[in-house]
Amino acid sequence: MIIKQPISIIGMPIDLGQGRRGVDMGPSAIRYAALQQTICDLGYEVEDLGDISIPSPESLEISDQNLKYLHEIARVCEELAGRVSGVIERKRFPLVLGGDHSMAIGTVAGAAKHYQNMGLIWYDAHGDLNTGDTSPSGNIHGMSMAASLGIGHPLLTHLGGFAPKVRPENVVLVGARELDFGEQQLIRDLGIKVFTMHEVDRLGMARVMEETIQIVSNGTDGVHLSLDLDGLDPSDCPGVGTPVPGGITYRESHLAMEMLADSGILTSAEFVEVNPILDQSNLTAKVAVALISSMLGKKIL
Ligand SMILES: NC(=[NH2+])NCCC[C@H](N)C(=O)O
Ligand SMILES: [Mn+2]
Ligand SMILES: [Mn+2]
Repeated sequence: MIIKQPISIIGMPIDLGQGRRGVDMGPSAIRYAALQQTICDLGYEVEDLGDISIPSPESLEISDQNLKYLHEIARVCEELAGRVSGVIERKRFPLVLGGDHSMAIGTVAGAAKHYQNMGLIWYDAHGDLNTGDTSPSGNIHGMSMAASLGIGHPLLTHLGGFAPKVRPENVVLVGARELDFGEQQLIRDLGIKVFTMHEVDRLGMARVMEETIQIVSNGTDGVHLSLDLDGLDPSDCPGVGTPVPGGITYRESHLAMEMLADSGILTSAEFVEVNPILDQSNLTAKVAVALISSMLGKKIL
């Protein structure tokens, strides 16, 4: 079974959640890698709703070094949440392109409005489980999963007027290999299921995804995929702002997306952290499009 709904693409060209310029061009790069035609060729009806408008960092001042661009990020994520929610109301599948991972606060908020018990797959080298108090950088892209769990600054946790968006038992982190001290603590305290690279190596991606699908679909009424391209190895995806060696391979990632397609559980997805300025010949955006195809049911044979 694959997703049968028509698809709505939304671009979120945000770079306020981290310190390296260029990730605001991620949505363009993914579109340039023939996203819409590729989805269309798979037999889907697809529309592109364009981009959310984001102020550039040059026009802004950082008022809190522990939560950089907090107010601006909350405002644009609120707008994204509304857009995502509107797509779901129209019985379509939201496919959001980023943009740094702070945007997930908006995407998850918009989707969670429709699902009381939403499952969440966080495919990432990082946990994004920091708060303003634990973050080593003050970058909000490292706080978006925590915010979705209701942990952190109220402007982020209560985006859309409710919190939390997801419960710890319905969340799985896949591909982790760089977790800050505070994040490790939080994972233990909340009992969040994490398949680090150790488990990916030891169990294999097939087993990791079988268990992931089981956990996020158990008792839930929707499942969101938040895929940070830095979850993949930097040799496959060099165009990311916070690369970490020893990542998930291109092949393993296709398998993961194919298994998600077969499961039919996904109700929304986002592909984030594509930074064309750091990329080689748009490789990372092309990988994003290839993975989106597999997620939407593309098969080799
Ligand atoms: N979405 C990401 N790429 N996050 C990277 C976060 C890096 C680090 N843990 C931080 O909080 O700053
Ligand atoms: Mn990451
Ligand atoms: Mn991330």
